[in-house]
Amino acid sequence: MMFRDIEAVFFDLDGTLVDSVPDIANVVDLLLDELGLPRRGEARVRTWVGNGSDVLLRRALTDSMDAAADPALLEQARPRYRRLYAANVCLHSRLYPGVHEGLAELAARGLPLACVTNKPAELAGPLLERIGIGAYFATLVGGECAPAAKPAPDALLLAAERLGLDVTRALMVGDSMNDVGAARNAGCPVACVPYGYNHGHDIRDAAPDVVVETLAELPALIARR
Ligand SMILES: O=C(O)COP(=O)(O)O
Ligand SMILES: [Mg+2]
Repeated sequence: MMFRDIEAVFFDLDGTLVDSVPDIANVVDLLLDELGLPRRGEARVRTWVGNGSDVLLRRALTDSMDAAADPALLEQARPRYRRLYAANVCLHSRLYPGVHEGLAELAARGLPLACVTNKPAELAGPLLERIGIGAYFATLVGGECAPAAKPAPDALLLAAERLGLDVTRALMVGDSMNDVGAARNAGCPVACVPYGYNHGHDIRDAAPDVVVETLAELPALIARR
């Protein structure tokens, strides 16, 4: 398979570029310690990441995927989580294999790259910088930059607007059904990696256009203009 007429590539962050769950789980447990609640551990947190930090907090506070959290507790937890995460943003996070190679080759071809994540921009920006890939991205659309989080198309539309291109000419690259949904809702083609956080499901079930083992495989699938 080959993607044609691609003018930009949009990357999800958590689970696609960076294995950030070790830091997220650490910060969630530090927060729960502060609140006097039981720690949840990395394995559970891994299944809860992907819908933005408010949804993650609701899941962590309730130890459940879907239960409603006490709104007052959520309000109290939000700024504490942000503060703890900002102070511990890149202690254990790692780039996945092939990320540097894939980004470098696409950038060398002159394709503008955007990071489109449900993670708040105030956390995503420092993480990209500290882990050494911030300079690849022409723009970062974080979880609160657009009216609705992925799988809504809003964040992809905003990235396209910032780059001055038609969103259907962007290739979305992600790890979860939220990325596939956002791409479909925006009318973009979508490539996925199988190693990230998809709430315990195989990403092939979400029917992306292609699944690549690492991002190093991606440039060969994008036709040169
Ligand atoms: O912070 C999250 O919930 C997930 O972020 P992502 O969109 O980069 O996977
Ligand atoms: Mg992700």
